[in-house]
Amino acid sequence: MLNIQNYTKRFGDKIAVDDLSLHIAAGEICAFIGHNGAGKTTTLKACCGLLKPDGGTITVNGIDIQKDPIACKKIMAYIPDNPDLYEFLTGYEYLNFVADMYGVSEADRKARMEALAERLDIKNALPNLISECSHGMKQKIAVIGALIHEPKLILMDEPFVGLDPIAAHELKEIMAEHCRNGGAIFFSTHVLEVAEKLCDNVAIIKNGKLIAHGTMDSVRGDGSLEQVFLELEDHKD
Ligand SMILES: Nc1ncnc2c1ncn2[C@@H]1O[C@H](COP(=O)(O)OP(=O)(O)OP(=O)(O)O)[C@@H](O)[C@H]1O
Repeated sequence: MLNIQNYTKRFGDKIAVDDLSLHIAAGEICAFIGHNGAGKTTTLKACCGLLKPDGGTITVNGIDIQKDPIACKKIMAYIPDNPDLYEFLTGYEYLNFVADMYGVSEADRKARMEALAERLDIKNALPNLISECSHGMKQKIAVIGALIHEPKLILMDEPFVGLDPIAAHELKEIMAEHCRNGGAIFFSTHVLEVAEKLCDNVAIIKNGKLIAHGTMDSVRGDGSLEQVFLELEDHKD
């Protein structure tokens, strides 16, 4: 579903991501973990066509994101680390705008909006202006907007930040259902317990280089993900 081949990104003299290759198949959910500034956002942004690679290729369902970004965007969704939505729209106006962009029918958008708003407990706030919403409420609207066209691939940058425990639980359920239905998810997180519970696969990035990748069990071995992570980061207590 998502194939990253030798992706490299520089900002001036700095190499933010260095020759990173990773494959995420349909039905897989992969956690992307690494220290602050490791290169997670830079990789996720390249996967959805927001950053141009300095080297390598990224394909979504076999389509090159650089060559045909529109075709890729039709089948994918990106939830950035900060829900910067259009503050002057109401929640409903924003979601209808997103649904219009993706050509989602009136019946489908209504059904999906209602179901997701109910699950994430945000229904009552949707008639209000987004500028009046809290960070967590905006994050919930961003999640609904991302799922409104039923994408095959979902990219998320720290999606649980700001969500209350019930909404975080629902989002985990939604993510697991998405993968059971044949979709794929690649998301960054600093919450290693969530990664361990939710994911089949994990990718660890350090200073722009992928230093471990595989099934959760193979990367974790007999220890916890936290132990493995601290060892790979050369952290001493
Ligand atoms: N627009 C930019 N201009 C210059 N340097 C940048 C830019 N964006 C990112 N970087 C640098 O690239 C590196 C990777 O940043 P990135 O945002 O991908 O890290 P991250 O793993 O997502 O970190 P965090 O966990 O803190 O969100 C960092 O050294 C960062 O300073």
